[in-house]
Amino acid sequence: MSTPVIAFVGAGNMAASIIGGLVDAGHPAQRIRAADPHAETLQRLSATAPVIACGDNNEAVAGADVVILAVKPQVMATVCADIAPALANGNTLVISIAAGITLESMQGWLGETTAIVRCMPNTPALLGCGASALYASAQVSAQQQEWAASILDAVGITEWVESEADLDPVTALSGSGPAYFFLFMEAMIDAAVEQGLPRDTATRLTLQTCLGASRMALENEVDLAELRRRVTSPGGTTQAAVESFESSGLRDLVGSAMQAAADRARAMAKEMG
Ligand SMILES: NC(=O)C1=CN([C@@H]2O[C@H](COP(=O)(O)OP(=O)(O)OC[C@H]3O[C@@H](n4cnc5c(N)ncnc54)[C@H](OP(=O)(O)O)[C@@H]3O)[C@@H](O)[C@H]2O)C=CC1
Ligand SMILES: O=C(O)[C@@H]1CCC=N1
Repeated sequence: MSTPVIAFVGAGNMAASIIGGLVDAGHPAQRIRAADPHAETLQRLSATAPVIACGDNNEAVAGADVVILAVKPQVMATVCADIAPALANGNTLVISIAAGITLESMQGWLGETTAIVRCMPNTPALLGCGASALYASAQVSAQQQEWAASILDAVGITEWVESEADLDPVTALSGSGPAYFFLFMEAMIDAAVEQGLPRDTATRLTLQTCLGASRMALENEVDLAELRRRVTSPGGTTQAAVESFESSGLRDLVGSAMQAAADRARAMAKEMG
């Protein structure tokens, strides 16, 4: 299978994360194109990897094997209308990473025969440890499905979901999830500073604790509750903290926050579809 030419439309946070991961994984930068209205965004991207910076979206998508639409949901309809004629040959796989934009809307804007994969990635793709979920329209061929998987596999783990509706809870989980952990770490650092630690010391200890906990969860064959139990000495400090979290409703808080994210994805589909 030859290396596909991949065109990114929109070169912001998420595109830069996936491009960084792809290049690190050995995808030739010269087979990656990017278009974005901001020249400085493209310059920044080209400084990290010599991808082909394009003057406009149509220059980027012309003849590409895969087009990755990495623009905000609000501009997706306009972007699709602009590039639809260039995709009319029917050979291009379109991957949309936009939250809450349905396949039905995409097919309406790009044409019913366009092969489209909806994907929900996350920003750790930049480090090759992203988590992406994918859902393919019926028009996607086996080879195009392999391309989509290999692009996202290059930047982390991938999961194909069984129904498009599953992408809403995925968005609430792994799409938005890095921000939840950043918020939790910010809160831990602030609490430690409040208790008297210097901020840089608190920051280093927090980040390493998060990395260590994540690696233990990934690399041990015991479940999370058991790992937590092993930290929690009876009558000790962890028990005091965990009981405080539980009695303050941490689980309900997390549930409500993730419900809000999934609801927002569904509302965006209605607003922008
Ligand atoms: N950030 C994340 O963690 C995740 C984001 N997503 C999805 O990825 C998509 C992109 O998000 P993100 O990378 O954060 O957004 P960014 O705003 O960082 O990137 C989008 C880029 O596209 C540019 N753009 C605007 N209009 C056009 C146009 N007509 N043609 C080409 N480029 C254009 C934007 O410019 P300008 O700034 O002027 O608008 C910006 O540079 C969104 O749909 C989001 O839902 C999915 C998973 C995770
Ligand atoms: O906040 C958002 O809407 C996007 C989708 C998931 C992460 N960022």
